[in-house]
Formats: sequence, structure tokens, C-alpha cells
Amino acid sequence: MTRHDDRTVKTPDTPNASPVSDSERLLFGGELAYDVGWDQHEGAWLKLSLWTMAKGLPRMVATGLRLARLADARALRVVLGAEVGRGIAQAAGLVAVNAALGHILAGGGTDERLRSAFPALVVVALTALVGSLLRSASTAATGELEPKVQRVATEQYLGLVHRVELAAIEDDEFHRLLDAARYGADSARRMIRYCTNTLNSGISLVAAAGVLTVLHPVLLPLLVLMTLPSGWRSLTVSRQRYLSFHAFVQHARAGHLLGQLLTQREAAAEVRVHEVGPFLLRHFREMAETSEREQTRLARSAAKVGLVADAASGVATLLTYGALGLLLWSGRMDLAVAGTAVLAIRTGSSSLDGLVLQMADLHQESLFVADFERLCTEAKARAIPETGEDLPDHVREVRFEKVTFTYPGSGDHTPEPTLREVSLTFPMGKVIALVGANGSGKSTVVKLLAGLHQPDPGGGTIWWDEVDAATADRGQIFARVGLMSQSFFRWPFTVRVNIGIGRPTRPIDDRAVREAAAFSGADRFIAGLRRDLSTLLGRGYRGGQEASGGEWQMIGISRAWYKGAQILVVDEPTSALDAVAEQRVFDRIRGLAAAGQTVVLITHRLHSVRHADLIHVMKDGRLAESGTFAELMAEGNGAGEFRHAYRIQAAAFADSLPSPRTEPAAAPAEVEGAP
Ligand SMILES: Nc1ncnc2c1ncn2[C@@H]1O[C@H](COP(=O)(O)OP(=O)(O)OP(=O)(O)O)[C@@H](O)[C@H]1O
Repeated sequence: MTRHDDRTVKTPDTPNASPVSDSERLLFGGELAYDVGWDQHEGAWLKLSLWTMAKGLPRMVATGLRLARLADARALRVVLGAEVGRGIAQAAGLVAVNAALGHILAGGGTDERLRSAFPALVVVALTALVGSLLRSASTAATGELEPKVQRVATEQYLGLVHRVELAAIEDDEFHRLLDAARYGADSARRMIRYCTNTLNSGISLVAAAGVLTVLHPVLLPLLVLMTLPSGWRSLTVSRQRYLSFHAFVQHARAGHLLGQLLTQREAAAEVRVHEVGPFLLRHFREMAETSEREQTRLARSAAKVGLVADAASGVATLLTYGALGLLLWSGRMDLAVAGTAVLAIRTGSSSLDGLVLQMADLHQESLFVADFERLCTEAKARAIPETGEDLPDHVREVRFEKVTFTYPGSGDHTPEPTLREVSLTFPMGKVIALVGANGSGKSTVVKLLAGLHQPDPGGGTIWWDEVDAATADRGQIFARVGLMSQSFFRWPFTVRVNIGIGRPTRPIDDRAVREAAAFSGADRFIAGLRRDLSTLLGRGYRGGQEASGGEWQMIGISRAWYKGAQILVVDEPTSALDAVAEQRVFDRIRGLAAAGQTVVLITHRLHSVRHADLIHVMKDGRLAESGTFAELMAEGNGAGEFRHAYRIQAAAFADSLPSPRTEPAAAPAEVEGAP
């Protein structure tokens, strides 16, 4: 993807002349508006002229037509047929007007002239009627087509984006493209109308130009001259709008985010307790004012361009009608022809005006559609491969061999590796614990294990027995791992879906959902819900009920378990659970291990890993030591990291135990859970 780099091209139209607001600095750490030199279209825009636009027109129309054909081929045929028919009717109407005027302005009595003009007048009326009928057919079919095109375009990019590598989703450049492409799907919808209008204006123009050329050859260039200024105006204005959109796309999203935060349920408590409301509102206003300044700049610039264009247009109109008068005065054109010429000039100039306007709009929208296509291309390039080497049916172990991994950087920042030469194993059918300080890389290790990320190029290998995960069928890796990550998602759906979505490819089985709920202890909480499994979790929609942090965590564990995967990865599964619930979860996990299920457990509660078959201790992105609980606790063994941390926890716990003589006995679960 092209990055924001030193190829930036500054032009007088380049936006973001306004200084960076304090709000941007404080809330987002810097400027959100961009120079647009990075943009692939920039070169095209700078060279944009009527000629390049005309050259690009067939390609633009073809993009619109391709999407429209995918959306509804029948409606497209109606639109095309109706528009071509309208053009023909218009041309026939003009020819008939010419004939009628010829008869009316000829010599002879009024009756006779009207009688001879009558058939031509009937043709004029009929062509107007046919044109009107065709226009309504085209309007109806266009209206039908537009939402379908938007749906097809939206489905297309969503269908691609949900399959890209997680690294792409974490890449802010990809997000910027995503922002623009979202707008591109709307543009695809608008493009249909502009395509129809362009087609219509084009056909009307050909009709008017044909008639004018027949009347007098000098009239056609004059017609073109009249239209040039408005063409220049629409091009210039839409060019400025497009550049501005790209520069401010993230600024707009950030401003929108502030508005959302003020009304969002998740933030509501803090907004009130910490009186965040006025703070956010102030910054919302400041951000909005930056956008307003940009809008004002655009409007003023459009007004100036409009004035210049109008003046040029006035001169061109004077020239045209002056030339017509000259032809009439010199006797090189008779009155009937001049009358038709005036009509044809009016029709032709409004068609040409329309055509240029529509082309400019079409061009602007097509640039957004091109962003959309660029996103689709990028998403395809960064898609998770759909095929690969088969994993063995019965894997013995997953082995990390000198794995180094770096998260994508942001902006100019060059990131440091998060994992450095990590070598460890996950033997199947065992409970493997990953422990270590905050930020030591535990969650990152399981993301790599689950196939969500790959080691850096040349950064070691993850082996599923003899199969390299980098070349393996990733779908098979995903299928083997049930992941309850720290940031498991709280789907705003029913309890049934929140658990069943662990295996969405099959119909949700209530019996299995209940078993999964019983596994984590969520069954008791579900029994108290008004609508059992059909209860909507989360407020904000009708009938929604909120769950506590611990209850959500049980739902998360149930979801991972419901998947029935070979490897169950639970990252901090019990951080929000009370002591009894925590004990229950660990008992269940031990039970699973006894039945041959592989469990990878990440926890800071070191007493919970005593029963693990293997404990890996991470420190600063490296593996500090590995072994069983007894091995790691044995004096003089290994790096002593685990032993040290365990003793700190044990001492803290022992200090806080009440004296048995003065206090009631501690709950059995707490005592059992104590180291
Ligand atoms: N998506 C991400 N993009 C960039 N950096 C990340 C991302 N996720 C984690 N990191 C960084 O990687 C490092 C390791 O994070 P990780 O979540 O693996 O640690 P952890 O051992 O699981 O920590 P904790 O015990 O606090 O959950 C951290 O310094 C963190 O800032």
C-alpha cells in the first residue's frame, strides 16, 4: 500500500491549510488530516482536463454498468433501453420542430400554413409523450437498481474484508482505505444515477448536435464554447472536494467518535461520574470547527470559481447569439432555420452542460468507487489463503521454533519485535500454562498458535508436527483451536447466539449450548434470565438484559468450549470470576485434560497452574523457562522467574489470611485455591 511519504504533492487546492487543533493533539496525539500526495489518484487529478475526463468516461461507465449488471440485469436493460429511446425521441422532436417552423414561417394564408404544419406538430407532441413515458420507466428502474448496486458493492467489500489477515485489520493504512471504500459503496449507488443522466445528456447532445450541424456547421463549435466554462467549474470544484474528503476522512471519523462516546452506553457511567461530558463536548466543538473551516474554504473557493465561470459563460453566449444574428442579417440563414437553431442551441447547451456536470460528478464518484476497488484488490492481496497443506489428523504437538514476531507499525514508527526467538512446545492432550508479567507476550503467543498471525519473514517456524503453519491450510488451524481471548467479543445478540457463534457453520444446537453453559458455570446465570437462552444480552435494544463482567466471561468460556476444538485456549479465563466460580472453571479444565483435551491456559494466578502438565514462563517477549510446577519450584533449577513470582503471590495471600482463632474460617474454595 502506498504510504504517506515524501512524494506528497502540494497544490493550491491541497487542503489542511488550517493549523492542527489542540483537540487533535490532546485526544489523538497529533494531526488527523492528511496531505493527499500519497493518493494514487493525485496524479490523475492534477492532469484532469475535459479531454482526460472524456477519455476516462467509457471506463467509468463500464464500472457502473458492471456493478449494475451484477445487481439487476433486467432493471439495467430497462434503463438503457429507455434512455436510448428518449434520445431518439428528442432528435425526432427537433426535426419535427424544424419542419413545423418551416411551414409556419413560409408564405401563404394562416390556415394553410397551420394545416401543413399540423402533421409535424403531431409528431412533436407524440415524441414529447414518448419521451415522458420513457423517462418515467427509466426513473423507476434506476430507483430499483440503486439500492441493489449499493448492496452488491457493500457485500463485495465486506465479503473480502472479513477474510483478510488480522495484521491488515491492525494496519492503520488499511483502515484509511477502508474509510474511503465505505464511501465508495455509496458512490457506486450514486454512480448509477449519474451514469443514466450522462447517457441521457449524451444522447440528447448527439441529437441536438446532429440537427445543428445540418442547420449550419458554425453552430456546433459555438455550442461547445458556451459549455466549456461550466465544465471547468464543475471539474475544479469536484476535484477540490475529493482532495478535501481524503485529507479529512479520519478527522471526520474521529469527530463522529466523540459524538458517539457522549451517547454510548459503555461510556455512560464514566461520562457522568468523571464529568467527561463537557470535556468531550468542548473537543467535539473544536474538531467540528476545524471541519467547518475546511467546508468554508471549499465553499469560498467554489464561489470564486463559479464567478469566473459565469463571466466566461456570458461572453461565450454573447458570441453564439451574435454569430446567429450575423448569419440571419447577412441572409445566410433564414428565419425558420434560425428559430430551430435557437431551440437546438438551448437544448444542446443544456444537454452539454448536463453532460459535463454529470461527467464531473460521475468522475468524482468513480474515484471513490476506484478507492473501493483498490480496497477490494488490497483485501484480496492480504486475504488469508484459502488452501494449504493438510494438517495431520492426529497432531502430537505444536512446536514454536525460534519464533520472532513484530506487530505492524503505525505511521512512521518502526516497531520492535514482540516475540524474540521463542522456542516452546504445546504437547497435545495436556494442560499447558503460559505465565509471565504483563506485556511479556503470552497473548501474542496464543494468537500465533491460533493462526491469527504468522512469524516475521525469516522469524522461525510454527510446526504442527511436520507441517509448517505458514504453508498449512489456515482454515484447518482455525478449526482446531477454540479461543477465548482476553478481549473476547460481547456480541449484542441472544445468549444462544453468544455461545453458538463459537461454531456458526452448523445450526445452533440448544442441548450443546446448555452443556457449554454448564461447563463454565453460566447455566446458573442463564436460569435467572427472563427469556432463558433467547434473552438478548446487553441493553440498548428492546428486551435486552445486561450481564456482569464475570457472567460475560463465563459466556466467553462457553463459546470457546462449544466449538469442540482440539485445542482449547483460554486467556485469563477467570480474571472476573468470583473464587467459587474460578475454582469450578479450573476443576472443569482439569477434568477436560483428564479426558485428553488439550488446554492452553494463560493466567496470572499462579496457584491455578500447579496441576498443569507443562508451564512456559515468558519474559520480555522471550521464553524465560519451561517445566512442570515441581521443576520450576525446585531450588536452583532454571531462571527462577516462576519461583520468585509464586512466592510473592503466596506471601501476599498468607499475610492476608485471617487468624483462625479470631476470624471465621475462610471459604473452602479460597483455601483450596490458595498456594
Ligand atoms: N495488536 C497489537 N498491536 C501492536 N502491539 C501489540 C498488539 N497487541 C499487543 N501488543 C504489544 O505486544 C506486547 C505483548 O502483548 P501481549 O498482549 O502478548 O502480552 P501479555 O503477556 O498477554 O500481557 P498481559 O498479561 O498484560 O495480558 C505488549 O507490549 C503490547 O503492547
